[in-house]
Amino acid sequence: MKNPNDSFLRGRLRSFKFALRGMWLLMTTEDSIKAQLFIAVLATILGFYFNISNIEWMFQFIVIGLVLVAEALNTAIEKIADFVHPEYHKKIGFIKDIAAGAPSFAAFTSLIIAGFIYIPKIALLF
Ligand SMILES: Nc1ncnc2c1ncn2[C@@H]1O[C@H](COP(=O)(O)OP(=O)(O)OP(=O)(O)O)[C@@H](O)[C@H]1O
Repeated sequence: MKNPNDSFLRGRLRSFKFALRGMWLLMTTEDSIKAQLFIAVLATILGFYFNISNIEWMFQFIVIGLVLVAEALNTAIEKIADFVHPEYHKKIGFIKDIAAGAPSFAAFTSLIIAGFIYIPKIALLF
């Protein structure tokens, strides 16, 4: 909630504090985010193991960010849906299904990027 007595800088700092709290809540309470963070750590270890290039690191971090952002927004939509209509409703089901499509698009994209980065490197091992 905006405090009308806040200066511009104070208002921005307050928003930043809430945003950090949101990241902390997502990382500590949401299993889907925890799972994606675990995969991100594995991908980072893989990146060091295969000594991937700067460009490959950039793509890897972009898709990690994309998946986390999509997962966070999907979680927020699920929470709103559960809050406004906790009981079963066809439309809530539809809204949740299409919201879940967002992290799925991001996950497919990340799999394609992972394929481009790692398949040639893994193929060299055989
Ligand atoms: N209130 C509801 N009305 C109708 N269908 C629902 C409702 N709640 C959930 N669903 C259906 O169940 C699916 C899973 O919903 P849920 O909220 O459990 O999400 P989830 O993907 O299991 O999320 P998470 O594991 O992050 O909690 C939805 O995509 C939707 O199809």
